[in-house]
Amino acid sequence: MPTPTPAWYRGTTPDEHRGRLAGGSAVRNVGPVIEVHGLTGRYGGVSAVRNVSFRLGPGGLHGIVGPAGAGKSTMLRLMVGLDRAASGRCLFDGRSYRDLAYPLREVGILLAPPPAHPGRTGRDHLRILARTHGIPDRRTDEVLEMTGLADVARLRAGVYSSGLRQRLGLAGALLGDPPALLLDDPAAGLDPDGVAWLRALLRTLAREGRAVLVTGRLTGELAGDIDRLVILGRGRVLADAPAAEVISRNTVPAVRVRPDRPDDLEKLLRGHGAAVALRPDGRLEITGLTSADVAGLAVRAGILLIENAPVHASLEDVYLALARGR
Ligand SMILES: Nc1ncnc2c1ncn2[C@@H]1O[C@H](COP(=O)(O)OP(=O)(O)OP(=O)(O)O)[C@@H](O)[C@H]1O
Repeated sequence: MPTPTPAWYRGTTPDEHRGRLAGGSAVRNVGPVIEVHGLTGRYGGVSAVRNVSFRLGPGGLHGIVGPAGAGKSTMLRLMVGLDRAASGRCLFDGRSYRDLAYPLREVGILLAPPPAHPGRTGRDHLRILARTHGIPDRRTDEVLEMTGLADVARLRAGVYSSGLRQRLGLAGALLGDPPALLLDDPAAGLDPDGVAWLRALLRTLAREGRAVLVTGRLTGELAGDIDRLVILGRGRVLADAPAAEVISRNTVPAVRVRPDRPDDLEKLLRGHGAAVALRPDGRLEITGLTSADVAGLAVRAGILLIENAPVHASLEDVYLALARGR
């Protein structure tokens, strides 16, 4: 049976679409607009996700971050209907996941733990998945290459390490060459080389114009590349904006210095209205004065500054602070 062309291919045949995605330069934002409207998900009587709304895309690298138990995984499961929403909905270019005729070709998903029959080889697992969507075997070989699994493709998935299982899950998400990807903690189980590889892959996929939504640790390392960031805390949206904006809006500017006489500098700066914290390593962390103010006061008092640098909050600092209600 011929495979229909999803609306997102925007007037191209699947092969043309693939060629354009692979070429990278000509196409921007082929991914769908992802709209989440008032999603609520409950386990028993407890709401894991409460009335969450946001809009992403089209295309780009997006992150959902938050402390453990914030509702990130539940959010992704609700978005694709794997958990039943108590209310609300998620639309991919206006359609819910269950209404997609060929979901593998439209929204690739990775939700932990990646499922694979332990007695099947990685290659067979992907081939069986591919056949449900009329995807040719050569695409299976391509994604095995892309995910670094070509050498272990003929081993049973049951003997795969956690990192290999994670790569197999990613290969499954990529199989249909979808313009949207929802990846729950894709770095889980990967070693540092694997994480570096994954970061490069995600950047490439987003640069090709796909909508890539990731949750978990990796988003912290990727903060600079992320277009839009949704921060969840206890199932609610605490922030939803471009990553750089979320960080700058929720960070009090601070300066960190290492003086030769910390006690004297601390006293001096407090006298000028700054809030000063003396760290165990002898550095002072200062808010209320700029780096130049601190340098000027130190010079006039004959105090040597061995270091003087603005402090940049990490994404993790920001969402933990937001979740604590600061
Ligand atoms: N199957 C389940 N049954 C009951 N409660 C659940 C279930 N799955 C998740 N929860 C609860 O729902 C809340 C949100 O969990 P979820 O796994 O979505 O958070 P998360 O942000 O993905 O956390 P983590 O970063 O630890 O993976 C938590 O309080 C969790 O205990």
